[in-house]
Amino acid sequence: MSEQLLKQHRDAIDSIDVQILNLLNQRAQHARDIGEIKGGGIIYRPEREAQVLRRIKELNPGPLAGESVARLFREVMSECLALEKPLSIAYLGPEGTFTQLAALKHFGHAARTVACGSIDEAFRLVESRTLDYVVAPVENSTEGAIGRTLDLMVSSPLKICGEVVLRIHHHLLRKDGTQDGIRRVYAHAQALAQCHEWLNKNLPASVERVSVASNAEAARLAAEEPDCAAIAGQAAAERYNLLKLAENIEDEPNNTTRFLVLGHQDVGPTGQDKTSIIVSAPNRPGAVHYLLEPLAANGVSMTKFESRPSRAGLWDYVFFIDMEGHVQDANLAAALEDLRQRTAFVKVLGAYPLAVL
Ligand SMILES: C=C(O[C@@H]1C=C(C(=O)O)C=C[C@H]1O)C(=O)O
Repeated sequence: MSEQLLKQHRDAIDSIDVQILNLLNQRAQHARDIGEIKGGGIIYRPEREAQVLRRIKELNPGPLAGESVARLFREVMSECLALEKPLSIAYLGPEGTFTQLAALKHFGHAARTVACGSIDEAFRLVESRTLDYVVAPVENSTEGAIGRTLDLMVSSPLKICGEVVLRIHHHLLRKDGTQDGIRRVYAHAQALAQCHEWLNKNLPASVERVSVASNAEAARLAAEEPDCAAIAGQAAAERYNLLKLAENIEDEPNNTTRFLVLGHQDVGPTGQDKTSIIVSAPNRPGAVHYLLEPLAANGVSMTKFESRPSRAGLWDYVFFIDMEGHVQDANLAAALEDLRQRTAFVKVLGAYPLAVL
């Protein structure tokens, strides 16, 4: 190893770091000035943030990966915004849940994440403007829809302003490092379902499977009860000081959860957007076909279609539809207009940028 060469590179890094430092602070100053122009109104702009991150990925010459530079800029923006006022984000707690991870992935680590006892409470705290945004799981690639989030959106005044996609890895965790003598496994019902086959194969049938409010709650219980284990993710393992008996025990290797970000604002178009709506339909032959006709007729692609029993009438349904595009796009606006002629209830939940990270 040439000491001389090493020193040259380190000197170069030192001088680049000074430039990065100055540029970061110049950037922060502009963000602060923009905050003043906004005059105390809403400072967080999801459409602008998505555009900044997409542009960084497009311009990135490497050798750093596009994902890596986007993550770094995510944190830079988070800190710039926090100079005005850190955003407060409600999520289903306790600390260490996948929802908290999703919130930090979307807003960066300068945001203040606030653990709530339920998804309902998280919605309420944002509806009352006690907190700024809520992040809630909406669907999992293995287990399907998260019913509670869907049901809350039917009547909530909150609007979707973003989505977060997170790969979910589950681990079997315990206070000490052996699989012997486990009496009970705690996990969220979704995690138990997502690891069902692994559990059947690897743990004796006598081990009780107990569903609790969240994965982090499962980890907390396992930390207190030495003869019990938990299924949870990395963050919960670290938070509750548990050892990993087995890693990545989810049955489906591409296990992914999609989360929604909801707040009080409408989000402008970015060119790569999604619009989510709820429509009602009577339980009649051909009703769904009739509802979807306007989408096909206007060239609108549907990315999700989910039905839930309506609370209003027995065997009536509400449909959750995600479409490519923004409500301000002409074809999507025309499809919505037509749809409104065909059914009594159409609610636009929000138009928002596709997940970038
Ligand atoms: C600076 C702004 O405000 C916030 C901070 C941003 C940033 O640091 O780039 C981007 C969007 C907003 O969330 C802006 O609106 O441009």
